[in-house]
Amino acid sequence: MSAQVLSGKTMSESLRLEIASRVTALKERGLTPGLAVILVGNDPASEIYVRNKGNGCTEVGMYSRTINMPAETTQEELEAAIEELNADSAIHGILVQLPLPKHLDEQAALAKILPEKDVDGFHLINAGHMLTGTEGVVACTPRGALHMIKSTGVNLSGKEAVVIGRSNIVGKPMAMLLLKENCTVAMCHSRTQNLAEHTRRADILVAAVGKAGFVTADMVKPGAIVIDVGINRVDGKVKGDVDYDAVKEVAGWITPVPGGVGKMTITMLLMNTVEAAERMLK
Ligand SMILES: NC(=O)C1=CN([C@@H]2O[C@H](COP(=O)(O)OP(=O)(O)OC[C@H]3O[C@@H](n4cnc5c(N)ncnc54)[C@H](OP(=O)(O)O)[C@@H]3O)[C@@H](O)[C@H]2O)C=CC1
Ligand SMILES: Nc1nc(=O)c2c([nH]1)NC[C@@H]1CN(c3ccc(C(=O)N[C@@H](CCC(=O)O)C(=O)O)cc3)C=[N+]21
Ligand SMILES: [Mg+2]
Repeated sequence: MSAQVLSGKTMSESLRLEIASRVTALKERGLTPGLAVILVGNDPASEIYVRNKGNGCTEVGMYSRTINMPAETTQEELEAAIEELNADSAIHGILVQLPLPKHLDEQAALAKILPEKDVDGFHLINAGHMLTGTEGVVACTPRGALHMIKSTGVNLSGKEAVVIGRSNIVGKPMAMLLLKENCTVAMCHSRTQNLAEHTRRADILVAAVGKAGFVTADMVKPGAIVIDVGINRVDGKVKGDVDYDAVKEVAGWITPVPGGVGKMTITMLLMNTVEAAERMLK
C-alpha cells in the first residue's frame, strides 16, 4: 500500500479561491490588501520564494511590493525601510526575508515590524501568542503544515507527534501547534540521541532539518502522517528532507516537494495578509 499524497497544490487552489473572494469584499469597501517583502542581498533561493509570493498576490488580487536592498545595507537603513512600511497605509503585511546577511541583527529588525503587520508571525508578540495559545498571527509554514495534517481527518488528540528541527521559524512553532491539538510532542534536533527510536513512534512526523533525503523508510511508523518541510537544492532540483520514494511505501500520508508545504506556506502568507487587512477595517 502506498501513502496518500497530501497535495499542497490542490489544497492551495481552494484556499486561494476563498482568499480571493475576501480580497474582493475588502476592495468593495475601498481597501486593497498589500504585502511588502524586504529582500537584502541576492540569495538565489530567496529570489524564487519572493517571486512565488509576488505571483500568489497577483493570483488573489492583492497589491505586492518588493523592496530590494543591497547586501551591504546597514542595520539603520533596514530599520528605516521597515518603519516606512509600518507607516504606509497601502501595506498590511510586512515580511523581511530571512536569513539576513551576517552583519545584520535579525531579532532587532523583526522587533521593528508592527505586530499587526507581522504576517510571518515572527515578532516576539506573535511568538508569545503562539507559546500561550492565545490569538495572534501564526507563522505561515507551521500553519500550512497543520492544515495539511488536519486534512487527513485523523483525530490528533493523544497522538505521538515528532518534529525534527527546532528553529524559531518552523520547528518550535510547529511543535506548539501540535501541542495545542493535544498531541504528545517530541522536539528532536542535532543533539538528539537515537533519533530513529523517537521518529518510529511518531503518528505524525514533521521533518524540518534542511538535509535532502534525511528521513529514511526505516525511521517511519507504518501508516504515519509524514510532513516534509525541507527545501534543498540538489543538482538544480528541489528536494525535501524525506526520502520520498521509499517513505511513501511505509507512510499513510505524505507531502511532496515541490508542491507540498512550500506551496501552503505562500497560501498562508496570503491568508495572514488578508486577515491583517480585515482587522484594519474592524
Ligand atoms: N517549505 C517551506 O515553506 C519552508 C521550508 N524551509 C526549509 O526547511 C528546512 C529547515 O529550515 P529551518 O528550520 O529554517 O532550518 P535551520 O537550519 O534553522 O534548522 C534546522 C534544524 O535541524 C536540526 N538538525 C540538523 N541536523 C540534524 C540531525 N542530523 N539530526 C537531527 N536534527 C538535525 C537542527 O538542530 P540544532 O538546532 O541542534 O542545530 C535545527 O534545529 C530547510 O530545508 C529550509 O529550507 C524553511 C522555511 C519554510
Ligand atoms: N521571513 C521569512 N519567511 C519565510 O517564510 C521564509 C523565509 N523568510 N526565508 C526562507 C524560507 C523558505 N521558505 C519557502 C517558502 C515557500 C517555498 C515555495 O514556494 N516552494 C514551492 C516551490 C519550490 C520550487 O522552486 O520548485 C514548493 O515547494 O512547491 C519555498 C521556500 C519560506 N521561508
Ligand atoms: Mg536559520
